[in-house]
Amino acid sequence: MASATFLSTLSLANKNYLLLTPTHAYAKGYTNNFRVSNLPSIVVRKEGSVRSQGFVAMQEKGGSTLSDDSRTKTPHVLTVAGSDSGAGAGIQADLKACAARRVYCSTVITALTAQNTVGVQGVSNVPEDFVAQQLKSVLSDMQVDVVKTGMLPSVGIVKTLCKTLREFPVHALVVDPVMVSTSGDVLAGPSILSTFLEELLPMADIITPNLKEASALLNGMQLETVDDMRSAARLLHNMGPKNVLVKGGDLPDSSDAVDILYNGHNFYELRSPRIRTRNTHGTGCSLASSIAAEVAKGYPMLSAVKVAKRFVETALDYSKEIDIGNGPQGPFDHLLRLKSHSQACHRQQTFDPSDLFLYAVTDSRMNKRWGRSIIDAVKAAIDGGATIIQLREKDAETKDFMESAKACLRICHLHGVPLLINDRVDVAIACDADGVHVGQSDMPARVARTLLGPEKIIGVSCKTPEQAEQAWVDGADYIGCGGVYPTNTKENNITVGLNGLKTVCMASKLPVVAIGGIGVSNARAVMEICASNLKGVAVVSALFDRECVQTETRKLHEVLLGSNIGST
Ligand SMILES: Nc1ncnc2c1ncn2[C@@H]1O[C@H](COP(=O)(O)OP(=O)(O)O)[C@@H](O)[C@H]1O
Ligand SMILES: Cc1ncc(COP(=O)(O)O)c(N)n1
Ligand SMILES: [Mg+2]
Repeated sequence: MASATFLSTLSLANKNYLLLTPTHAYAKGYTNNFRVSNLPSIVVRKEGSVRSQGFVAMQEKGGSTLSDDSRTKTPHVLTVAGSDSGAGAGIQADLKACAARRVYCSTVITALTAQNTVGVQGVSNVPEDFVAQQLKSVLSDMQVDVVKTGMLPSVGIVKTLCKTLREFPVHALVVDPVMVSTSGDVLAGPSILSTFLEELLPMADIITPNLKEASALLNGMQLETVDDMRSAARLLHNMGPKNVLVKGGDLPDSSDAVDILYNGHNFYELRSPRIRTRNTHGTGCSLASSIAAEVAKGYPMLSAVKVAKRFVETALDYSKEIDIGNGPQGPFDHLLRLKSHSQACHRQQTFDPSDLFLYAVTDSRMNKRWGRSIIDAVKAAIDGGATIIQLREKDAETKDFMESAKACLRICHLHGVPLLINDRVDVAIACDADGVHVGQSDMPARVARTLLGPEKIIGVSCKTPEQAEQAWVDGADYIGCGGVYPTNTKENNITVGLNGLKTVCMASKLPVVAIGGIGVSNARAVMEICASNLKGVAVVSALFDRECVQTETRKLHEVLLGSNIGST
């Protein structure tokens, strides 16, 4: 039970209590698993609801001592909203925003909309009792931290939600009072206004109206300036929510995207540059979900709103050129993946082990010695028949390395040759290389896989069957085995010899490329160990510590072709 983060432990009536901050209690998930107790001089809490600041005392359910401090709770947002068939807004935007912000998101669907980048062509409400059933299913079981609401299309649905929330209280409620889509289509009519004002707003930790919605909630008040937004925020705060964020995405003549946050004490004017793009469909839904996500992680409201706004801005900026649909307002890319994927379309399907056939590994010192740029070296190797390139730039400055890597990547992709980066996973990510090659003392392949995702190529240097097994377990695509022969390229490198290579090949579940002191004179002997998973040789000096890289590569290519490898 020892934990530095607990403020203290005390015993009362033979029961153990822990004193800890609400944020910590909350982040650890104790509020869901432990009865929060009423002790003298300590703030009284109701189980599952941690709304005010101060200290809480907790007693483990069942009365035994609290021992599992390692449990971490997965932050969880429940969105109660409408589906957008075009997937730019609504439930679909909420799921993507929460995934991007790394919290779990469950969904209660209130309405189906037939919608695209032109507008809303149809709406079909989900029956009230079925909304109630969805709410109960999720809230009774799944330890929801924050509920975020979007399209609530009928009075009955608003009332059902408020009733269910009283029955299953959550940590916070984020209300995006969706009424009219940006395309001008009505998503919730004026009939819901009174229930909204009387029942839902007073329960909210934050409401996030856009200009039109703030105006509708305030009886048609005109909102045209930042000062108007401040007045609206104050008036809306009087209606009961703890915080009000009036969003200024549609503020006329503003070069900035300005939002006003008011918490009853202070105004915060949050400004970011207005991104010039048509792809803003779903910004409101995504902002509210991201606020909910940050609150679910335990952040205070001001930080949550700032992070959420920065996230929307970043995603809009990234998505400027994305081209989906023919209407005036397109969706954006929450996960910042679509653009780089379309660029990567030249290559690459899945890893092909036969690419290991003639594996050229660059060396900055050799290039310097021969007065070549890394780009010229790569071009020459590809012209000579190299089937995969690894950039191994141990001395380069990161900025220079990145620039060369990007240029080499363009050349490699023109020729359908994969480009890997040695050791520097950060550089591989930054320039969207095809993968990395890591040594035993570099970043573990398992971690590199998490960072690079499932498609990128990962190779690991291995000298023993155990290392080969670990590479397989860690999700590598191939192993490099060596040094087969003594080499000057690596200091203090143990030579495994042909026998060592054979032993590793026999044990390895992954394809193998041999490395270390290999060149025209001995490549054939290496390949003749006849292991079916030995797919080629990796070469540094024999290609790059020579006057003409292209000629040397071509010679080696011929030798390898003659050795009849890669046949399985
Ligand atoms: N072009 C833009 N550039 C940067 N931020 C924007 C842009 N348009 C909207 N935002 C921001 O996106 C969020 C959603 O605002 P808004 O578009 O006004 O809401 P809604 O989508 O509900 O109409 C706000 O934080 C707003 O400042
Ligand atoms: C189902 C649904 N929910 C919300 C919105 C608002 O999104 P926006 O204001 O960005 O058009 C929408 N268009 N559709
Ligand atoms: Mg918008």
